[in-house]
Amino acid sequence: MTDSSHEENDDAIPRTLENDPLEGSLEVAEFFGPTYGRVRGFAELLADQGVLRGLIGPRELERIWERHILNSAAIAPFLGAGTLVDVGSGAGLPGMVIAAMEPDRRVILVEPMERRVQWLLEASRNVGIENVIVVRGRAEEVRESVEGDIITARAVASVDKLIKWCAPLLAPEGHMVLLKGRSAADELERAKYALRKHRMTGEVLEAGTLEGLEPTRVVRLSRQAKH
Ligand SMILES: C[S@@+](CC[C@H](N)C(=O)[O-])C[C@H]1O[C@@H](n2cnc3c(N)ncnc32)[C@H](O)[C@@H]1O
Repeated sequence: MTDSSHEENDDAIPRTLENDPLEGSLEVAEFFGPTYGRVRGFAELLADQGVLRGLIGPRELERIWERHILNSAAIAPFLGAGTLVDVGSGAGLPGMVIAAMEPDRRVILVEPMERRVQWLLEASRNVGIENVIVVRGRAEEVRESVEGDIITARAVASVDKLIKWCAPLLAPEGHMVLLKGRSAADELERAKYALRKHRMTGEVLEAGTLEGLEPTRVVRLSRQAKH
């Protein structure tokens, strides 16, 4: 995620996936199976618009598939059933990718910045990802109107902050799936107090996609049942 400081070089930006080594790869197509078309539609739109709209930096055009789309898709096995709320969705990661992969799931994208909200609305319309609802606001402000069985977040805040902001959005048996990379275990350790306060337990899981790509780490938090 960047600001819009790249705008003066608009003409030099390729705005396609052509420099991404995974573009056109059979492995990627097989990984997504029947949903590849929609996921690819979103990846193409992100390549076309992402830098101009300040959603990704120009260097990301060479790694949209690995760094953004597959990294988001890696959480799919840890989600379980139900409504998913992606907090701080920004470019639509991971929420829009999951919505494209799982057309029967209801996905709510929560994002406070107006121009990113506009992007999310346009992207869902243009690519035909119809199972998303976009809500403008900060996680702490939408407690009255948003509830999910699963909360996801990527590059939004530390685990302890996310617990504080998002535990009130969680259905009673719900869980959070947070994309965290290398800091996962440290952040989970630092979130001990918040976990206790909200009666949650946490674990770090490794999330892989294609053979040969480095797996990422996910912090999965579950609510303990009330006694
Ligand atoms: C670094 S971007 C990451 C966006 C996207 N998840 C990704 O991985 O590309 C962080 C996003 O979180 C949003 N954000 C910041 N504070 C938030 C809050 N309290 N509640 C919801 N979203 C928030 C920002 O507006 C921004 O779009």
